[in-house]
Amino acid sequence: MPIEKREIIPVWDAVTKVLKYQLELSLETVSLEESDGRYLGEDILATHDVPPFDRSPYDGFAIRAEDTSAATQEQPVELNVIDSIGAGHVSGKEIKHNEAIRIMTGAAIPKGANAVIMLELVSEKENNRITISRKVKAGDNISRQGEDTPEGTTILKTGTRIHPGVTAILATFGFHTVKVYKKPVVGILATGTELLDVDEELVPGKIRNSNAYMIASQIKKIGGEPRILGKLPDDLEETYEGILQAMKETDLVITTGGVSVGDFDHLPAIYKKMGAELLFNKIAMRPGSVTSAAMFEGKPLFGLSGNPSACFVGFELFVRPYLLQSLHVKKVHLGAVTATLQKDYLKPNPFTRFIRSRVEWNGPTAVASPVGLDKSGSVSSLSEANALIVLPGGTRGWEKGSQVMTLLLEGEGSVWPWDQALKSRS
Ligand SMILES: Nc1nc2c(c(=O)[nH]1)N[C@H]1C(S)=C(S)[C@@H](COP(=O)(O)OP(=O)(O)OC[C@H]3O[C@@H](n4cnc5c(N)ncnc54)[C@H](O)[C@@H]3O)O[C@H]1N2
Ligand code: MOO
Repeated sequence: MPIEKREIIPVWDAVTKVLKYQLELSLETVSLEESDGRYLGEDILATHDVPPFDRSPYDGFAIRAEDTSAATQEQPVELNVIDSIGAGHVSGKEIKHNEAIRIMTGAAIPKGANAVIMLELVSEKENNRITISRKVKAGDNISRQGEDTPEGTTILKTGTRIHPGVTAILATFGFHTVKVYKKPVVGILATGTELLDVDEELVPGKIRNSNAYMIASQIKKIGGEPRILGKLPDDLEETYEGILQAMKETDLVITTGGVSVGDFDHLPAIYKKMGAELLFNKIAMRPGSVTSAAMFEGKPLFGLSGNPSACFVGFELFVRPYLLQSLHVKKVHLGAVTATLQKDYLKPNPFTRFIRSRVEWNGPTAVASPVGLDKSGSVSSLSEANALIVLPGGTRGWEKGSQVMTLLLEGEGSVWPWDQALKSRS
C-alpha cells in the first residue's frame, strides 16, 4: 500500500492546535489535608486581616516610645512593669506614662503602647522595674494588623496548585475543606504485539510495556489520574474497539505506538474509521515526529510514539500543557533557562531537536549536558534527564560553549519565552 503523505507542522503550531481545546472539569470538595497537589477551583479571598491584631514579633516589653526620648547609656529611663502577657492573652491594662507590659512573641499589643523593645536590650531591676538606655521609635517592633494580608485581598487564584505554602494560607483563613478541580482521568493504551506486562519474563522478540507506566507517572506528577487500560496487539479491529471503549470511560486517551508508517501502525487508519478530527500526525521535531492528536466527540486522543524517549517528550510538550490548561493553570509550558552546552553536538538538526539532558548550576550559570543514548528508543537517558536541550530545526554544529535553550522537567524555571523562540522556527 502506498504511504499517505503527511503534512509536517512546526512544533509550536502543534502545541497551539492542542491548546484550542480543553476539558470541562467539574469541581469537588476535599479536606485540606487531602488537597496537596490538587488545583484550586475558586479564587481565595482573605476572610480577615493577617495578622488579625497588632502583635509583638519579639519577646520584650510593650512601651510608649515617647517615654524613652531622653534615654541614653549614661542616663537610662526607668519604667514600671504593670502586667505580663503571653501569646493568646490580651492585657486588660492600658499603658500610661513611664509604664511597660512584659509581652511575649505573638501577643496582642496592649492599649497605650506604640512600640516593643526586645528583652535583651532591657535591664530588669527589683520590684517590677526596668531600665532602658536607648531611644525607641514609635512603631518599632509592632507587626501591624493586616500588614501581611488585608481582609478581602485575592490571595490565591483559581488554578493554583496546592503545595505547602498554599496550604498554610488556606489553613490561616479557616478553609478546612477546599474546592478543587476533579482530576482529569486519562486512559492509557499501549499498542504493540511485542509488549509484555511488567511482571512477565522476557521471551525473544518481546519487550516490557514501559511506556504505560512512564506516562502514568507523568500524569500523576502533574495531578491527573491515570488509568492503565492494558495493552493491545497490532490488530486494527481490536485496537479500534479498545480505543472506543477507553474514550467512553475516561476524559481523554493516550495511546503509544502504532503511529508511524509501518505495516502494523494502525492508528492513522483508526482515526479515520472513528471519524475523529485529525489535528496533526507529523511534527517537525525529533524525537516524536510521528506524535499525533485527534479530537473525538469533544475529547482528545493523543497518539504518542512507541519509542520511549519520543513518547516521553510528546507527553511533556503536548499532553502536559493540555491537562494543565484544563486545570486552569496559568503557566502551562515547561519553564526554560539558557545554558552553556558542555559538549559538542555536531549532528544536523533537520527538525527541532529535544535532547534529554541534565542542567546544573555552575555558580550563577546554567550548564547543560546531553545524557544517555541519544536515540528515541532509549530509556537510559530518561532517568538522568532533568531538562531537554532544544536545538532549532535547520541548524547544525552546536559546539561546546554555545548558549542553548533548555526546557526544565523539574521545577518551574524562568518564564523564558521558549514559545516565542520556537514560533519563528520549523
Ligand atoms: N519508514 C519509517 N519508519 C519509521 C519512521 C518513519 O518516518 N518512516 N519513523 C520512526 C520514528 S521517528 C519513530 S519515533 C517510530 C515511531 O513508531 P511508532 O510510534 O509507530 O511506534 P512502534 O513502531 O509501535 O514502536 C516503536 C518502538 O517502540 C517500542 N515500543 C512500543 N510500545 C512500547 C511500550 N509501550 N513500551 C516500551 N517500548 C515500546 C517498540 O517495540 C519499537 O521498538 O517509527 C520509526 N520508524
Ligand atoms: O521522531 Mo521519532 O519520533 O522518535 O525519532
